[in-house]
Parts: sequence; C-alpha cells; structure tokens
Amino acid sequence: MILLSNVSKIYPNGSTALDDISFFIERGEFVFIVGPSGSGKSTLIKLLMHEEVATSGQVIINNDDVALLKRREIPYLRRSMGVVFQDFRLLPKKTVFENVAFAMDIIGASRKEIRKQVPNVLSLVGLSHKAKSYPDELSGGEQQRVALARALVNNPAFLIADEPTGNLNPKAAMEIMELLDDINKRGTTVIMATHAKEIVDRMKKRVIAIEDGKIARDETRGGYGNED
Ligand SMILES: Nc1ncnc2c1ncn2[C@@H]1O[C@H](COP(=O)(O)OP(=O)(O)OP(=O)(O)O)[C@@H](O)[C@H]1O
Repeated sequence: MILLSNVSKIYPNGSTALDDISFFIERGEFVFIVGPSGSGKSTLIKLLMHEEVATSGQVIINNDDVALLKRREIPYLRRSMGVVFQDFRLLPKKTVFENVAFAMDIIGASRKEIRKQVPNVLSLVGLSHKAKSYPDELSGGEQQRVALARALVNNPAFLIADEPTGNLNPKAAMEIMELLDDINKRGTTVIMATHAKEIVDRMKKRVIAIEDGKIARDETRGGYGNED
C-alpha cells in the first residue's frame, strides 16, 4: 500500500511542486495520475521512488515511512518497485536478454535464477523471439516492452510508469496498456502518470488529477477530464 498524508514538496529554489496532497493506494489497484504539464506528477513519482524527499507530510509505502528509512534500507524500497519511463532507458550495447538480466544482476541474483526468470518475463511481454536483438533493432513499442520486462523481472509489488506511451504510436500504446492491465490483474499495483486522454478515458480506472500541486479529483472509474 501507498499512503500520502498531507505531503508538500517545495524545491530549494522556492517552487512548490506539491501542496498538501493526501491519498491511499491499496495493493492491487491501477491508478492514473493526470494533470497539466508542471502540475507535479513527476515530483510525486520521485517521492514514491525516494529520489526526492517531501518537505512536509508523510509518504508511507508498505507500512514504512520512507523518511525514516535508513540509507541501507532504501535499496529494498526500490526493489519493491519497477519503473518505466517515456524514453525506455535501455542499455544500447546490451541485448534484450542482457538488458533484463542486468536488473537481476545488480540485486545479486544467481546465474541460474537469471537463466530461468528472464525468459519467463520476456515471454510475458511477448518478446521471447527478440532475446538476442539490440535495442536499436526494435520498434518503440518493443523497446518499451523490454523496459517493462526489466521493471518486472524482480517481481516488484508496484509498477510505476511515467508517461510510458508518450513516444509510441496509438497501436503500440494500446498494446502497452493491455500489458499493464494484464500485469495489474496478476496482482501488481500499477501507478501511471500520463497525458494520454484517450487511454485514460478508455481504461476506466481510478484517476487522481493534480492541478497546481493539489488534488483536483480522485475518482474510482474516472476519465481524463478537460484539463490541457
Ligand atoms: N528539481 C526542481 N527544482 C525546482 N523546481 C522543480 C524541480 N522539479 C520540478 N520543479 C517544479 O515543480 C513543479 C512540478 O513539476 P513536475 O515535474 O513534478 O510536473 P509534471 O506534472 O511532472 O510536469 P510534466 O507533465 O511536464 O512532466 C513545476 O513548477 C516545476 O517547475
């Protein structure tokens, strides 16, 4: 679970990115975070990943107040989350298999576990046949599926997606959304920040809308709304 309680984030230059935000995300939910450019979506994601620290209020993930985590505990928090970004962020000189394996390598998984788990997750995203390809040999949609496989390979409780369809054509975007829906149905909590109105309107999931750093709406089966 994720609980934000009266969270504000003011950057050192004085700009207020989040202003007294509170919400609760239950395990297994699918939540869109929407809002105009500059409304605070990326800041919110950075707080969840503990890349930024709240100026006030509490961020509680899996019953832990992240502000109270010791430095050595932060890698465990990060391990409970898989993250995908708009720009895929694959390693260009590694194959698809190696890109996914790398995420297991850095947490100290054995060769045996890697040989077993990477093919499983590549099959989940429909890319078993591209295991030996390099990122520049793949379409945008395929690259994002590799990024998803990498995010999922360590079985995270949460998947955080920051504008994951932003660089994709509508068909590839819908394929990514179907995958995210499948992943969510298998029990992973999915939190996706996006500007993609058609996708949000079609999926009919919970929508948290942020405007000027505040929650403007939080609807169970919401739409994108009229903003930007
Ligand atoms: N590192 C930073 N230092 C100072 N101000 C920042 C920093 N990062 C973001 N901001 C400011 O905080 C506000 C929220 O930014 P944020 O990036 O969270 O918005 P966003 O909703 O993700 O926007 P977009 O949809 O364009 O990615 C903006 O006013 C932005 O200028």
